[in-house]
Amino acid sequence: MTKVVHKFGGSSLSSAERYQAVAQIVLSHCRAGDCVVVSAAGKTTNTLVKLWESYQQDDSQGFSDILLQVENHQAELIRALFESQQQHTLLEQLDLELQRITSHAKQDTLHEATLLAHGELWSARLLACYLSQLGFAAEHVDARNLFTLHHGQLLHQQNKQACMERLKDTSLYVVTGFIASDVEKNTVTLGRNGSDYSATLLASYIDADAVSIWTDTQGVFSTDPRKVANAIKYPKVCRAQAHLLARLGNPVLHAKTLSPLKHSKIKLQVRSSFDVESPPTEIVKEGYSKAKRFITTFEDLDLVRVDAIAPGEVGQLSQIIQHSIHHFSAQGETFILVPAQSTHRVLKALSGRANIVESALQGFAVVAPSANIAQLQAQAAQLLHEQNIVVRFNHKDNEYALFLTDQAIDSDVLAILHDKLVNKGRELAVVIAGLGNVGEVFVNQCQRQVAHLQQQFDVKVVALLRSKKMLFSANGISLSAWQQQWQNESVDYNNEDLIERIGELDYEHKVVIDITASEEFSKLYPQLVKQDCHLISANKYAGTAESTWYQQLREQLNERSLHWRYNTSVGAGLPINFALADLQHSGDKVTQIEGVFSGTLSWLCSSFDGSKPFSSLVLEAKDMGYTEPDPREDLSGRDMQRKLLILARDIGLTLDLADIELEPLMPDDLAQGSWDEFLARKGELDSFYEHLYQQGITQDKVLRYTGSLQVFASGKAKAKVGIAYVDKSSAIANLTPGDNIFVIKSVWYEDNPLVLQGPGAGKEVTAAGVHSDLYWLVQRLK
Ligand SMILES: NC(=O)c1ccc[n+]([C@@H]2O[C@H](COP(=O)([O-])OP(=O)(O)OC[C@H]3O[C@@H](n4cnc5c(N)ncnc54)[C@H](O)[C@@H]3O)[C@@H](O)[C@H]2O)c1
Ligand SMILES: N[C@@H](CCO)C(=O)O
Repeated sequence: MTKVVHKFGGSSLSSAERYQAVAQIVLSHCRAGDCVVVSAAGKTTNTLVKLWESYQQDDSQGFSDILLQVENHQAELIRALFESQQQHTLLEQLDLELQRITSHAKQDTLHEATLLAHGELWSARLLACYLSQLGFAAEHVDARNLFTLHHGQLLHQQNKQACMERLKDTSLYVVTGFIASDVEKNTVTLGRNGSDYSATLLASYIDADAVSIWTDTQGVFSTDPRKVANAIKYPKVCRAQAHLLARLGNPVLHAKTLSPLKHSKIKLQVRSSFDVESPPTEIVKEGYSKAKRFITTFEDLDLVRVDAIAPGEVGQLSQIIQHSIHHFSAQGETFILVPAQSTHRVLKALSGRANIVESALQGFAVVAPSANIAQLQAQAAQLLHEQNIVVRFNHKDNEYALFLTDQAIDSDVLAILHDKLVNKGRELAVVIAGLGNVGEVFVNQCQRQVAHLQQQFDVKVVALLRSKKMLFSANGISLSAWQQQWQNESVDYNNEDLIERIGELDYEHKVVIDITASEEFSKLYPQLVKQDCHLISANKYAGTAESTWYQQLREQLNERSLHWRYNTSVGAGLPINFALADLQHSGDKVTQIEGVFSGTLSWLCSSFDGSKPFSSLVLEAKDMGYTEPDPREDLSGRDMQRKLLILARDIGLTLDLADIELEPLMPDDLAQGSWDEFLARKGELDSFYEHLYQQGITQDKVLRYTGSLQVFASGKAKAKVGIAYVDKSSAIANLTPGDNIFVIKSVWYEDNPLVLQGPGAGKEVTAAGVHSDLYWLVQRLK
């Protein structure tokens, strides 16, 4: 049976709602025998540290104020989570513990680690009791009975035995993070944020298969995503880089977390307890992931020179100050970076062997593949110079370059550094679905286009999909020989496989280009977004799906800062969506859109002169690649109705297909049945059209198929697609066959409308339009 250790940090347990959310995660992800390691709720450890400081300073007023704060927070959690009897018992227990703390303080026998341990003990007890209240068998376990240290060294054999004896498969165990005991049964801590370490230690002792670190970010990012909106979430990070980031003080993983996994097969992942659906970042063994680029920032550090440092001494110092300390050698000397507020303790511990070189430093480190470091260091120096930021110290190591500065690296500067130093090295994986009329042309154009994009961005086509077969190559498909490769290597697939393989792609960015006409494929979009894929669609189904589904997709994309381009879904390569977006963003308000939005119907209506049956023109349009796979989608007006809906939504209207009146250009009953059945009855279509055509002649007008959308001052809208008889001299009557025309009125274009006209269907122009969307995306990601 597989065993998993889950770890929830303080931010995941900061309120009663968060406990409830964590309990739901446990219910859906855990079973008996698994362990859940918890940190102290919210900022409890910080508050307990303050409590300790007030005790040391003999500040009895401060002490009782902070203790009251602790009590209020815990009591609030208990009251919100538990029903009467249980609530009463837990409040009584809490009261006893707080009384004990007060009496130890009074007797001057308070012990730091024992005091800090309360945070984790309370979290474990509350979560286990809450899970039991929900009917899930859970026990809270004090890790001081599992982990013993002697002279700072873990007694692995003894601990393993204790874990194996205590943690059977009968229940879920909620174990305290951060704390352990020494051989005299005194409480000791494993270092600040040591709960990650507790989780991996525990996993190694109980031979677990995996550790999930649940946190408040969606995984490991290229830089702090709260400061840089386009920080890149990495699906995989290798252990060495994760360890280096931790040593540099990056908070995503604690420095010791990885050591228990060193020679094990235990999998480690970092994922969000706030967004359970978001795919995790896996921390993988060397060779299972490419080295990535990161920027990690520093605040308020002192640079300290140390005469000589003994093995393990940095770890001991980190333990004393409850913070990781980075150390390195430069020009034959040893340096450590210490949080300024703890420097005095470190200097005291090093008793005369260290002195401060520079104090109150800010800065950052760029972590990257070693081959890039020298160049990145030079670029970073130049960028800092341009930003007038003075560098007080810099250092280059094999896998990182460090800059210590006077000024803080604020989010604006960090965004610039990130764009120039991290984004440059990024890769974009491209998945192309639909190798039909447009898709084949698109892939064939790709070779030249990708080479063009490559100058700015590393773009790789990794998958080509037809409805049943796919060619998938995570390292990239050779575009000059894709047909050959398709013949030799394409395989059957199902959607589940596909999503899984896309999820595993080790790229900074991924885009799925949907050139299918498949509603089923469009239904995969939410799952693709969960795998952090940008989307480009020629397919119109997602853009015209039912409003709630569509809105949810939009929200999901926004939450993950992902882009969705779909310019070719209306007007093929014509930049209609760009134009509308531009007007709206510049503050204009579109009041009316009229015109011909179907290349097929434009071509059919303009080409028909009675010399050939209408149905033979339909077949010609199909052969030219103008029509939808089933041309009845065009003739029914449905395709044009979809396009008008996409435009309506683009200008902010909340409409559905049913809100757009539709008049078909074919007899209703021909819409049913197979394409062959339709062909057998094509005479009915011919007479239907002939009749309409003659009506135009009688009126001295011409028959066209048009659409219109009007937006009223009230915000209401009226939309319709259908048959129209227009003056022979009008622009619509004189369109080049196949052209679309969009006549847009707005507040600014009131009397003299904005007109966009050009080919509205065709494989080449559409494929070119998809390339334009891809180019836009690359520019945006750059
Ligand atoms: N033809 C045009 O001028 C034009 C213009 C703009 C937009 N479009 C849109 O582009 C899309 C493609 O048009 P087309 O003319 O190339 O159609 P097509 O029928 O020639 O090609 C569609 C391809 O998608 C494949 N496919 C279907 N379901 C799939 C799935 N689930 N997974 C992967 N592949 C799947 C089919 O096997 C087929 O090869 C349509 O949505 C269409 O509306 C076409
Ligand atoms: N069948 C569509 C293709 C472009 O979406 C048309 O003719 O307009």
